[in-house]
Amino acid sequence: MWHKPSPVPVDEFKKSIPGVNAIFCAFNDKINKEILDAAGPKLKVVATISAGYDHIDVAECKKRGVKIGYTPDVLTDATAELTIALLLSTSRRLPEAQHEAKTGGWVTGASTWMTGPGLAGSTIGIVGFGRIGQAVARCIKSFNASKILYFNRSEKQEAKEIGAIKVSFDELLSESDFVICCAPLVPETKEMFNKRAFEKMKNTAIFINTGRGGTVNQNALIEALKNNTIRAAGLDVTTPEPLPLDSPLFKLKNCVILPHIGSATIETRNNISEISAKNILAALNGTDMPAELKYNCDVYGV
Ligand SMILES: O=C(O)[C@H](O)CO
Repeated sequence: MWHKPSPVPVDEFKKSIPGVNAIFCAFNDKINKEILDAAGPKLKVVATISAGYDHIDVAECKKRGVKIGYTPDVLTDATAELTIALLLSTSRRLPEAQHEAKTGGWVTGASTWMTGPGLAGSTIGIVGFGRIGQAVARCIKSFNASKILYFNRSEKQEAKEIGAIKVSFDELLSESDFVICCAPLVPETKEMFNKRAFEKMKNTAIFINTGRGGTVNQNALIEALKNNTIRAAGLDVTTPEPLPLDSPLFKLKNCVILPHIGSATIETRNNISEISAKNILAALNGTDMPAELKYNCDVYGV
């Protein structure tokens, strides 16, 4: 057991796992060859309390016959909820406004003070249209957005019922007022939000990321925010995590940063812990795991 709130240091991790049958981990624990070697041949299952699995060397697990349990579905609503919270916090500048209210900067009578763009009538682009992206789109409909665009490797049947339109990545970037990334980190999505992508966006666009920090070239984002290439960004995920306190992102007023709390509702965190425990028990007992990662899964469907 690791009892501290910070991630377990690799050396501690390696010392504590030789001979284990199962590893119960989170998205910040790297399960790579080094860790799998340290665990040894008795390891049967790795269970992560996350929908994302970019921290797990899936190919290496497959080679060793180690099963992988994860927790899609149960965290969809919580992560969609947080995405909307971050979207509104960034567009309506809530942290900035609260700071002003608490520090004597409260302005009355200036009609443009602390204004930001509204969602009603806007075009929203969602990159990564798996469960979470779709849940975000369903929430956004109630804000009367005029158009919802999505970019995903495969066409999603659910898009018809939601009223979302599949477009190319470039089209999404240039047409959207809000660009929301819900994509997992896979080779195709690595740093897809680079200098070129930010330059394609409207200079009034707001970028939100609740997928993975690695989908963004962070230096390009910092430049885009500094130079007003885009208006603002809201991030629940960064590179690295935790983001160092001296990161230029923390100095920017037009950037809202959360400490990767997408799935952090009390109910969801309880559910994902329980599912992970059940994933482990099932794998060890040779029965069907409640949520086993199939090695040939649709990487955009997280
Ligand atoms: O992958 C996940 O489960 C999410 O990033 C949690 O917030």
